[in-house]
Amino acid sequence: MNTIDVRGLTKRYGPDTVVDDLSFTVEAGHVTGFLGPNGAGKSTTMKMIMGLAAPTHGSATIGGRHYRDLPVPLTHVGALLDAGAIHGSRTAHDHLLALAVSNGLPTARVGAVLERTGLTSVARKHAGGFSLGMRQRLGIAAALLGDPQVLIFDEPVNGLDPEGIRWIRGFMRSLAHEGRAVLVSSHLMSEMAQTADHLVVIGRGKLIADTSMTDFMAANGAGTVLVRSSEPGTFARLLTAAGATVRDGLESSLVVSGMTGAEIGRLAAYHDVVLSELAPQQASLEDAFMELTKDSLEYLGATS
Ligand SMILES: Nc1ncnc2c1ncn2[C@@H]1O[C@H](COP(=O)(O)OP(=O)(O)OP(=O)(O)O)[C@@H](O)[C@H]1O
Repeated sequence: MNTIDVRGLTKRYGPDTVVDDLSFTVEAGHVTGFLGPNGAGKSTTMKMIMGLAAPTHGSATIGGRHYRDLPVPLTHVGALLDAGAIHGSRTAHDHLLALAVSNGLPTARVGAVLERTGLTSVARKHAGGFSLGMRQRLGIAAALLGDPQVLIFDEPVNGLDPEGIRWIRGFMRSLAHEGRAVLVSSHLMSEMAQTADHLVVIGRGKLIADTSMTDFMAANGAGTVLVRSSEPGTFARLLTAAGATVRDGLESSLVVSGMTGAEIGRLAAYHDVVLSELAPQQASLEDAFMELTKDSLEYLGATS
């Protein structure tokens, strides 16, 4: 039951429908990447899950219950929605202690989450002096205070340095390994490729894809092969006759799909065609994501 269930979720601001009949499930034990271009409606969806915005229609529940019906919400769901929302004048320890006390959580959790997020040595320092990476850790520590089974992170790696990004990625994975349901948003596919095992992609508030990462990779990483030969015209005809699909690439290269590199090499050898390049291309996931969301981007471009 440690899931997030979003059903027919819709949010209108005046005439604008920013979340449009969205349905998806975030399963326990997985990192679900919530992807979409800027303005797609990710933050609004997360706010509705966390009871911070009221849906116009539909519902978002955590373990089958609305946020407002959870007796001690932080013990069910933790969220990092805005890392800036910290009193700079408080120490990291006091910030967490205040949260624990006001939410009726055991104060012993403060030390535990400081330890877990690697902040123990700076626990007595003022959070106002923290780097962005440390503020993110503190926000994550706060989300973990109630030891919840469901976690929500809105763009947690935005602005972080490579070390900070690596730490967050590993941390998300470890939370999922413990059986928690983890929903993490991003507008960059490359960030998700190494973190998420499930993807929910939205554009203009609408669901575009809801798929496992493995299936997404298989569908979009299926390689084409770049071929360069001194006789591109002749070889293109031979490839087409052999069942491949061929299009012209840059600088008289051929971009071949439907045949593996090995098959293309054998065909060339059989016909005595000399190849100067034979390079399988791995379509990048970023390209696949751009392709998937290009309609919503074009729409945004046309109206802005
Ligand atoms: N309180 C509000 N009133 C009016 N419009 C809003 C409000 N909050 C969000 N919006 C609009 O809803 C749309 C979706 O915004 P949202 O922040 O949910 O998108 P997002 O996918 O999280 O984008 P980003 O990656 O830029 O954070 C945007 O067009 C935004 O301007």
